[in-house]
Amino acid sequence: MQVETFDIMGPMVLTPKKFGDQRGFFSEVYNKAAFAEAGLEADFVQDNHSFSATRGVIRGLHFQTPPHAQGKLVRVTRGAVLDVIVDIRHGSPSFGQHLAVELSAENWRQFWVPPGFAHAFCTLTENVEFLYKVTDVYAPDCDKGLAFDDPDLGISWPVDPAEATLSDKDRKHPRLKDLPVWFSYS
Ligand SMILES: Cc1cn([C@H]2C[C@H](O)[C@@H](COP(=O)(O)OP(=O)(O)O[C@H]3O[C@H](C)C(=O)[C@H](O)[C@H]3O)O2)c(=O)[nH]c1=O
Repeated sequence: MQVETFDIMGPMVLTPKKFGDQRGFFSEVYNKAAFAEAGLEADFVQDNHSFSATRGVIRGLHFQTPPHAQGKLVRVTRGAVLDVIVDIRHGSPSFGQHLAVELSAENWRQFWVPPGFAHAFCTLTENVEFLYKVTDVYAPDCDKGLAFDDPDLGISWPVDPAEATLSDKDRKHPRLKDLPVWFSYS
């Protein structure tokens, strides 16, 4: 298992092995003990799967607030995305900073998004299969968002925001400066 860490403590990229042969490949895409040994201790309670048909779909920036804050282990099994997370923990030395990682069926990378980070992705190809494990159940009352195109975040999306495909909901989220304090750094 390859592990990548960042200057921002918490987020990680884990890349499990792929065993290829003349038939195709096999990969243990999640193994609790192996992921814990790599530094990811988390208990997942729900698996999600979304499909995005075209290039330039942006989903997010989303997060769930306490008491149902979610850690997410995200990966792509078809196509490719630019995956982006933003630190929204007040008091964090990296508050408002973001990380952008390319996830694809090709690179087989998985991105650990801890609670306290808003999450989004933009599809780089058509027909993207996006799978992820979460550490808390879906709680609509706690399901919140942050404006993907907030100029204070400085995220360079690979598509013109005006031409991106988003849900109506995702075009109406508040900017970081207007976001209530839901997470405090500790
Ligand atoms: C997230 C979720 C949604 N839903 C229902 C609610 C809506 O009727 C429908 C679509 O939901 P939404 O438009 O929020 O789906 P995405 O835009 O893909 O949101 C997700 O994508 C971004 C990138 C994230 O990080 C979150 O995990 C998640 O918010 O699925 C459920 O039934 N359970 C769930 O866990």
